[in-house]
Amino acid sequence: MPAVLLETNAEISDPNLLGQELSKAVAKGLSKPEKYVTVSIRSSQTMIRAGNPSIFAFIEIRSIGGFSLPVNNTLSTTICEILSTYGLLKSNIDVNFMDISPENWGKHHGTFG
Ligand SMILES: O=C(O)c1cc2cc(O)c(O)cc2[nH]1
Repeated sequence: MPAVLLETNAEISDPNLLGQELSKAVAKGLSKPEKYVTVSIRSSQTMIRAGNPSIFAFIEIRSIGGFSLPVNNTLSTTICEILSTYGLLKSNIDVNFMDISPENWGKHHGTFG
């Protein structure tokens, strides 16, 4: 399932709501069913950026395919928009897109490869 891993030193007022918003946005952005999307949020973490503990968020999206320049641009913009409603500055958010090969995604039956 596409996985969304969010780390931030911000305090998130309603992490479950944020998780649901991210889940929908990533499912739509990747054109994959939301039932395959997992979101993990780590807020109030110790994070240092440019040598300072300024408020920041780092998001990693892992998926078996589905990425492209237009998809990533839209996802990045949408995610920054969502996080800005939780008080994060859009300029203080980084998003990484990790295209995982099927053989590198394990499951009880082995891998998706
Ligand atoms: O990235 C995907 O499309 C993907 C990953 C993944 C993992 C999983 O456990 C599933 O059941 C489906 C699936 N799709």
